[in-house]
Amino acid sequence: MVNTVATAPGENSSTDHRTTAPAFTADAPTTHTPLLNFVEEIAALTQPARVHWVEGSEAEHRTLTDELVETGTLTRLTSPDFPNSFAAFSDPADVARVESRTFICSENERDAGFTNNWVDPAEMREKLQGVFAGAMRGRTMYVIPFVMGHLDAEDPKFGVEITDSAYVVTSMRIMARIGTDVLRKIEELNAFFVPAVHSVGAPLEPGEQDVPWPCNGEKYIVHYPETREIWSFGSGYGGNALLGKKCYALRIASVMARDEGWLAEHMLILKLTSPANRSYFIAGAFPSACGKTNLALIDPTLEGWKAETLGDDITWIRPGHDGELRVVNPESGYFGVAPGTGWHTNANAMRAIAKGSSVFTNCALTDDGGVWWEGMTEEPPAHLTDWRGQDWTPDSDEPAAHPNARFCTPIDQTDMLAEEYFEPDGVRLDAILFGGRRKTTVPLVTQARDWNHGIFFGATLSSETTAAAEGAVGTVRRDPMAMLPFIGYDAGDYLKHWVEVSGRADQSKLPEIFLVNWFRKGRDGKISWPGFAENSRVLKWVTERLDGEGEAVETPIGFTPTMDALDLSGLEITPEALEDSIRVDRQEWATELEGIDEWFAQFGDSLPTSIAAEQEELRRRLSS
Ligand SMILES: Nc1nc2c(ncn2[C@@H]2O[C@H](COP(=O)(O)OP(=O)(O)OP(=O)(O)O)[C@@H](O)[C@H]2O)c(=O)[nH]1
Ligand SMILES: O=C([O-])CC(=O)C(=O)O
Ligand SMILES: [Mn+2]
Repeated sequence: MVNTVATAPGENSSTDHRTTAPAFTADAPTTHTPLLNFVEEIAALTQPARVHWVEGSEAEHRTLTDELVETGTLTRLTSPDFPNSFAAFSDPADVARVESRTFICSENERDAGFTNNWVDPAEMREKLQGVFAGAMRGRTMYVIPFVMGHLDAEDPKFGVEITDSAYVVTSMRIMARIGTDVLRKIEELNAFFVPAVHSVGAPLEPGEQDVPWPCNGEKYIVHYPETREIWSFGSGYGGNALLGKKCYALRIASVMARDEGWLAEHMLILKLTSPANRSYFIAGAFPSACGKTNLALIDPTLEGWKAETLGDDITWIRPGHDGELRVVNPESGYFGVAPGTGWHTNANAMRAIAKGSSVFTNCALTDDGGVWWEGMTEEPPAHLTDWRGQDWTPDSDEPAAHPNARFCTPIDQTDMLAEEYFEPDGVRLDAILFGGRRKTTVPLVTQARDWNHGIFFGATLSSETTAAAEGAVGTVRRDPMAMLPFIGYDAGDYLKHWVEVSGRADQSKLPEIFLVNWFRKGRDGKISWPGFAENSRVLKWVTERLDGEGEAVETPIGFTPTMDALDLSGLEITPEALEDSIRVDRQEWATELEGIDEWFAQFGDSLPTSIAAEQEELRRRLSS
């Protein structure tokens, strides 16, 4: 059986269990024994037609994309607006992450906690042995050495993804640092790598014609936290298949972070510089499809304010040598929600996309060989081919792009990329925003009284569900730190770890924490705050609060801006809409507290006492 040789975290199995001459690694470009063993084992199990070691070069990229165009997986865009770019259309049943098929297989069920699906690891391994047996028959097995974060970080985090999807290789090349340089570094450091196995689960029999988007109705997204392994089967889509992203940089990394004293978080990082030339580094945790990429790429409407980005989805936070919390973006690309991204809402994303070298998934095709999605332009084109390949006109009932259609674009094409993005060990963190999509209750912005109260904001974060995951859209669910689908261990232990990490930092240098909501509806039933670029007005207030300025009132839930605290210069907003955005409604909060009570009850005794104390403090403040 594969991987029954127990390996301690931070160590790959180096026992040579090859009994015969290597069948698949004879001409491998490495002599690194654990890696050769890994590739040999997986190849023996999955039986690919050939093995390709990914270099990450331009020439290789050209060959792979040519092949993908040939098989119909990719459509080459011919419009000059999208140079060197491609469109992909998934199977209509493979359009988002599959949380119901995502498993944390820890040795003890208790360690997966109530927020995860758990299966006994021995049972899962046996199951997957069957599922992966022969799964790559007739296909090429690609071996992708990758690193999350910088290659020259103090403690680089390596992985090797084995996949039978060239679409995954093409996307991983954008999303992470991959290829020969990484392989050389793994060898040089004799470093541990996370073994990550991915198959679309669609073996090709001799003579069988391939389909543009092979996948399998049966899906498994499996994590073994103790041995730091990932096994993904049946899906070719984003977070299910690009294993460096959610599977590694969040689920496995959160476990590494717990063991090593740091945090792996679902956050954007923004650098904001004031007219007085002071810079602030702000991270924001919002659930999937709740505005991280948009805020990360904000174009402030306020005169003299400058925003630059460091990342839009994943942030690793470490206590630095100087007692500050430092943040780094472990990724190198955007896998952004396409619909709603347009010149009038997110020009910085559009400018990065316009530089090309992108892969678009489940967007619509324009007649001149470009892509389009809802919200890209105010007026839709007169005719499109929709994401399912059907003719589309503006009076069609269905959207032209899938609501979870994505653009995959290299981050270094961003004009407003902050220079600190290139710092291997990151930059200091000044503020954290927790945010969700709530029609009611949660005001535009609230400052926590202190770090522990801020953790309570994160622990009780909630949002209406979106198209980024399968299932119903629009129901409120609790999403702690926007990490509900991504915490690789017990959620109560995770909150405890947040409390403990702060103890490793200089208390006077801890970031301030804020709760935000861009989505609250007003008395007219419409979202009352204009959002997007106008969120710079909220960010300005955040920086004022960091500097001990900015008008605020203390409410039972924390500090909120007074009616004249936000800089509204040049903004047309009625006093009613402003009030609807920022007001704290005790009635709504009494109901909210019931929701929090129900939520915390699920933690049982794994809820940290300091967080339970915040719940009681909120109860007390609401009733006084
Ligand atoms: N009303 C309003 N909508 C917003 C705002 N910011 C983002 N949105 C919408 O929210 C949707 C998702 O935004 P993104 O920025 O892509 O969300 P994300 O958090 O990066 O999503 P993932 O990549 O799935 O993690 C888009 O359709 C936007 O139109 C805002 O300030 N106000
Ligand atoms: O992981 C994905 O497929 C896309 C994404 O960023 C999310 O859903 O949060
Ligand atoms: Mn995003």
